[in-house]
Amino acid sequence: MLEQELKFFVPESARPGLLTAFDVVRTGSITLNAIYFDTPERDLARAGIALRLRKEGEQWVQTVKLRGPDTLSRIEINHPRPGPELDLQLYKDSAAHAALAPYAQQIQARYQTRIQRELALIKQGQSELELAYDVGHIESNGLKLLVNELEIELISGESITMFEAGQRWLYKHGLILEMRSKSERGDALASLADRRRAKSEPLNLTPEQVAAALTRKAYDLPKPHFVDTEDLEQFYSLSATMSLEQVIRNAALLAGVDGIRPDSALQADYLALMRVGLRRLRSCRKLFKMWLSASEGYANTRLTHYFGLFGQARDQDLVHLEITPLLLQAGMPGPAPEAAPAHLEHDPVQLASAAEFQSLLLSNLQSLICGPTLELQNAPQAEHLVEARISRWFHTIQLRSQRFAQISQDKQHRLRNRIKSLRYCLEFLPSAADKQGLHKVLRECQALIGAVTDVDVALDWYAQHAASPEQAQFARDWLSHARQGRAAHAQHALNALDQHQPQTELLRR
Ligand SMILES: O=P(O)(O)OP(=O)(O)OP(=O)(O)O
Repeated sequence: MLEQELKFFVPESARPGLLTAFDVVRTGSITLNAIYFDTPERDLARAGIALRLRKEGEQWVQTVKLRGPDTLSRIEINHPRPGPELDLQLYKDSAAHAALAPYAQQIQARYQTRIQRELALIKQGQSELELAYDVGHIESNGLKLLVNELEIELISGESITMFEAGQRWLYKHGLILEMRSKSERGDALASLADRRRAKSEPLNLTPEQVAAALTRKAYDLPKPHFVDTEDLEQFYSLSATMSLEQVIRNAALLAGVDGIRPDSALQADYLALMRVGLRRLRSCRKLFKMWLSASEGYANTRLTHYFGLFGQARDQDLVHLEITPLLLQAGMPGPAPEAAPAHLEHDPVQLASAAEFQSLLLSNLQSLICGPTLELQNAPQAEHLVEARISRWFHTIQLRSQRFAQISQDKQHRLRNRIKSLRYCLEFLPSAADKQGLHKVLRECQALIGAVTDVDVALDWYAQHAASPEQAQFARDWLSHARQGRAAHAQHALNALDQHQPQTELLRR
């Protein structure tokens, strides 16, 4: 069967309200204790498979979950069992057989979950939804990660109703969209325990320390992450959804999922990678601009507004965490500018956790999952047009690159954005394998122009906010000098683009 569900982290402040709301709709509650299995090399997790034995009330159930057609769906196969013994023979005639058979001998218990689940069955239009409020923990080798989440699963009817209910609960209780399944978190927890044991590090961490240890890195897409399809609409939907998932995952981290309290450097990383996700998403939408459905166009416009707001915060991080330390090291007169500047109009943590933004992420997800995403009925030549657009982007980049030192600051910034858009789109294309090393060159150019544009951001900032005229003068001189050197480096890298040809036939293999 196909399971499709939404998941939300319930922040501490939302818990009493959520419980009260559940009192009204509750249809039951159940204790769920599960053992999850994998090989020591994590072959199942790598393949996106979860295998568990779970005691559901008094009944043992063996379940396997496999990747589904979209990011919210999984193929789920359940078998009631007499006791906690795994039996892989049960899959002999199912889709799971080929996936599990090679590992049958190596499979062993890897982590457990202990969950108290409050249940509600609700009707939404013609659809039936199951609400599950789960409180408990995941455990591996003595390490515990707390769980406090709401799931909304589509039992029957239209996916859109699941999103409608999700919007209501999200808004009412201030929930945070969560993309990580319990098995993903369990696998990360077991890997943390393995690492600590290998280094003879103690395993007596508090749940808060465990949560922090599991969220030390911002979320980036795996490399490579091309979308292997020849269907244009599917290509768009999958690449845009991957980008959006990058945004949602980093937004959850920024918003303090699992009760984490990241320091400002880690917050800056989450924010930077969230913006990369937003840029990836915008690039996909730019490439398919003329065919975007009404809901995609609308979702894009609303997200663009937030892109700007988060951009201001990113600029602040850049000035305070990266450029100012360089200036101080070079001898800039003090006092150092405030670390948490009052000039910031929108705090990124507040912004990311606010119901308005979370709700916007949910409606973007709805648009991509429920579709239609593109309107291609009257566009038989769409593939060629996409390819032509990519070629055009590349030509413009080549032309501007040759004259990087002469073009205006504004055009230099725009050139960097064009390079990013092209690179992000190329990375999604299956037949744009990086045979010529073009992705690498684009990545280098992006980074080196970025070093120049960073200086411009800091120049602006110090012109307005320097603590004294001496500080302003020092910053201006040092940064202007740095700009010259960085621009020369960038020009050098940009010259390499001349040796590349724009690729065509990008979508056909
Ligand atoms: O009860 P399920 O099957 O929805 O599973 P779960 O224990 O909530 O885990 P997951 O995070 O994989 O939905």
